[in-house]
Amino acid sequence: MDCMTDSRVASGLGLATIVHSGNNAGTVLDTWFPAPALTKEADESSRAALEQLVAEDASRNVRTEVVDVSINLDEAPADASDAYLRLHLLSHTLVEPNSINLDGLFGKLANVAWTNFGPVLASEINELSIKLRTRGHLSISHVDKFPRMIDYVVPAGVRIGDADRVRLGAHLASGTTVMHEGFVNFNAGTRGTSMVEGRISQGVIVGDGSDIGGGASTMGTLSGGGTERVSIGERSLVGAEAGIGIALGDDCVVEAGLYITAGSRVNVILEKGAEPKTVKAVELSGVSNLLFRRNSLTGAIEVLPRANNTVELNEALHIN
Ligand SMILES: CC(C)(COP(=O)(O)OP(=O)(O)OC[C@H]1O[C@@H](n2cnc3c(N)ncnc32)[C@H](O)[C@@H]1OP(=O)(O)O)[C@@H](O)C(=O)NCCC(=O)NCCSC(=O)CCC(=O)O
Ligand SMILES: O=C(O)C1=N[C@H](C(=O)O)CCC1
Ligand SMILES: [Mg+2]
Repeated sequence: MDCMTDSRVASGLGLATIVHSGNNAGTVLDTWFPAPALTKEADESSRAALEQLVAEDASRNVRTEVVDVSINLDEAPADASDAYLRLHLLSHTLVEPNSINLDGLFGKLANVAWTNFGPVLASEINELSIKLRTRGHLSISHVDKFPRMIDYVVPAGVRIGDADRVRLGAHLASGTTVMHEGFVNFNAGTRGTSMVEGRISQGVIVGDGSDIGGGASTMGTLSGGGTERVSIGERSLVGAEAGIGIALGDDCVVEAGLYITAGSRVNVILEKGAEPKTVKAVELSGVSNLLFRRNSLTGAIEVLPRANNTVELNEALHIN
């Protein structure tokens, strides 16, 4: 019997950066997979080229090694290279956010100082910085468990205004533009053409043709107690400085500056002049064709139907 028949698998040959000596020897700092795939066995075509890159770097206390990784996507990540393979699969848009097991991911990733000479274990950067400066100017872009996506994967058909704001593991479909104020976390992103000028939090997925206005927020679930998984359908707009703690369906608009939390009481006005019905916003989670606005005279949040209305992106901004 073939036990692998029903399991979802992935594999890749990667180049791992590993702490070379001392108390932290063996800690994996990152793994780059040039050609990850949804196959049981890794594509061998890049092995010789990767072997050429194997080296030791005493100034960073690291060495590199070629690793051959095969994983089951339904099981939790086993180690750092496995975790990096999952992040690569997301950023290569081979798998969608929320579709693979990422349980315990943070615990498998080292905290790294991402320097212009390559990754260094964060807890070793101060003692290594004299040695590193003998090589020239030392620049550290950030200290985090995740690198910038585009240092590892550059998806086709995207523009990214500020590379620091898109973590490895972000899923950006062709036609996506991320402006400088936008942010995309790992296990989050877009399904199609999209304008991202706000933040796409971990676990949030944005449908084709939708627009996240400047500084807009999509409420996350990793910290802060929120449990409602946010998503945005197609052709919807979250206005500038607005925010959502519920899912939006297709063809919805949230007024600029309005934050809709799951528990907000909102007045649904089905037609002009009709008596409003008060519901909790979460009851409208995922419903299509709605306009959410804060009545500028009363302060109450109003929900109006948007039938036969749609949001259109400016096509010229998405021919990437
Ligand atoms: C809520 C909407 C969508 C409403 O616009 P509409 O064009 O649909 O309607 P409208 O023509 O303005 O108004 C229709 C009728 O509703 C009334 N009306 C409108 N808003 C109201 C409110 N909050 N309270 C009470 N009445 C209101 C109008 O007076 C008008 O009344 P009468 O019919 O009686 O005349 C808009 O205001 C909005 O917030 N759009 C979001 C745009 C956005 O943020 N884009 C992202 C860009 S990103 C960006 O800019 C980057 C910059 C940055 O980084 O910040
Ligand atoms: O894609 C761009 O470039 C954008 N530019 C606009 C601007 O600079 O104001 C905003 C939307 C996207
Ligand atoms: Mg920057």
